[in-house]
Amino acid sequence: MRVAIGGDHAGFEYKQKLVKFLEEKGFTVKDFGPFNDDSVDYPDYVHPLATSVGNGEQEMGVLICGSANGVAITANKHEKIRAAIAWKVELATLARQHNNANILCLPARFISYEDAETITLAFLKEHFEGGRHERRVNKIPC
Ligand SMILES: O=C(CO)[C@H](O)[C@H](O)[C@H](O)COP(=O)(O)O
Repeated sequence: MRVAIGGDHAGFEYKQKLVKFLEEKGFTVKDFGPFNDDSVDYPDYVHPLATSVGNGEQEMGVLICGSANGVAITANKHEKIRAAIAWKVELATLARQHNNANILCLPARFISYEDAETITLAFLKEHFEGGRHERRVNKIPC
């Protein structure tokens, strides 16, 4: 699976570790930055990542920042993007099962790195359930 990853300075440390973790698990990872922990503006990194997921270049996305709010708000402005914030595994799996989310947003300042790994893997390995959920998702303007 082709996975895009990005965020801002507050998520930089976790992003660096997650890239290695996901590659070891066999995912093809494209890192959209940032590439150091200097303070940055998250939209500058979210927009290109969300574009690449929206056009299918990348199959799924992971965005990591301090609270996850800004990256989620930004990513969801893009067509064909359904970005979900998760700080627990069940929230991540439900985002895939019920909402067909294609971008996971992680709050690095509120979860451990170990939880970030577990949540990310759960999200990427889960699948959309369709059925009644597809009827609902199809009512969301894309
Ligand atoms: O919502 C956010 C962006 O997606 C995050 O919480 C940012 O990481 C946060 O706003 C950064 O705050 P800072 O004081 O500039 O480090």
